[in-house]
Amino acid sequence: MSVISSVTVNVPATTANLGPGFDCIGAALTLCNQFKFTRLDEGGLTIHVTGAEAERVQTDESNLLYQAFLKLYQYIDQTPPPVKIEIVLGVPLARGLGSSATAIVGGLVAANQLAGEPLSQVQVMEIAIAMEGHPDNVVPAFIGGCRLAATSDVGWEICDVPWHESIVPVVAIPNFELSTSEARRVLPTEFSRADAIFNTAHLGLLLRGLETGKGEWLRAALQDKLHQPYRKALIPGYDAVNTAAVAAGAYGMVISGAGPTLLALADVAHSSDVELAMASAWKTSGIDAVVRSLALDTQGATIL
Ligand SMILES: Nc1ncnc2c1ncn2[C@@H]1O[C@H](COP(=O)(O)OP(=O)(O)OP(=O)(O)O)[C@@H](O)[C@H]1O
Ligand SMILES: N[C@@H](CCO)C(=O)O
Repeated sequence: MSVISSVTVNVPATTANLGPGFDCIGAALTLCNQFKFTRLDEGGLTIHVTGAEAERVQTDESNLLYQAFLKLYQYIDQTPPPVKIEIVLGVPLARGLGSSATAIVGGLVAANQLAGEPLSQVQVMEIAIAMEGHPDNVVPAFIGGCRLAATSDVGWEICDVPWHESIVPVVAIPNFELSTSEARRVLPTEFSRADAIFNTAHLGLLLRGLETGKGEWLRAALQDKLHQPYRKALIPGYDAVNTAAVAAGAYGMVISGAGPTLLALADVAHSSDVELAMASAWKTSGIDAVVRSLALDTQGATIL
């Protein structure tokens, strides 16, 4: 068997939850990180990072990408080779766009390639879910598209969620971070029956709204009682940006992942107006944000 000396993996950003689908649904977006691993003859670990906020990424063994790389070698019970890692950052850190999922998926996929592909895609995905703690970012980061994940008696059932071509995801990324662990700490551990029923109904409606692009369904579906009511307070300007997005024609607005990025869904005819409205509302609240209309990424992690 020939030994691969280097591997480059692109992994897309993801938006998780989509309102009522807390911890179970997510979509890959057309924004990505690139990770290159080069096997070294000797030495330990070298990490180079380029791109916006590069200085915020750890360059020692605590780096999450490297931790994922080690995890795969641990799983197959082999000694990891010394490596040089080159990271080109396209996904902003700790903003609710799945940066940690890109690192976990990138490290696992690269290690599996360098090790000669000992594990199947399903095995690698299950390790990724276990590392992240929930499936909604790592699954679409790995296989692309919009995906719903549910446990079964034997593991995970992953289902593709059709996304109508008219629906545009507009992301408003503010200039402050919110770590997922902090945004999970504010959530209650128990919920009422009424809230559980509310989210079950709205997630069902969301799935049909995404598939059909039907405005009435999407407008009603993008509501949630499990996480957003508790997290809103961590995101200054949330209500103003929401009101502005809807007034400009968005079907609705939700927190992307754990936040602070806000995600509006709009049809193609309104997405530019929604972009402008969200940026302006945040500016009025004293926050600079990068606002962009993206598209669904259908490739997932790609080995170049
Ligand atoms: N390219 C990367 N290389 C190494 N570590 C990374 C990389 N990107 C993110 N991380 C790690 O993940 C952390 C951010 O994870 P966190 O879960 O808080 O946010 P997120 O994944 O961007 O948001 P969300 O989970 O809400 O979508 C960073 O602080 C860093 O430790
Ligand atoms: N479902 C996760 C996504 C962020 O990792 C959350 O909202 O906490």
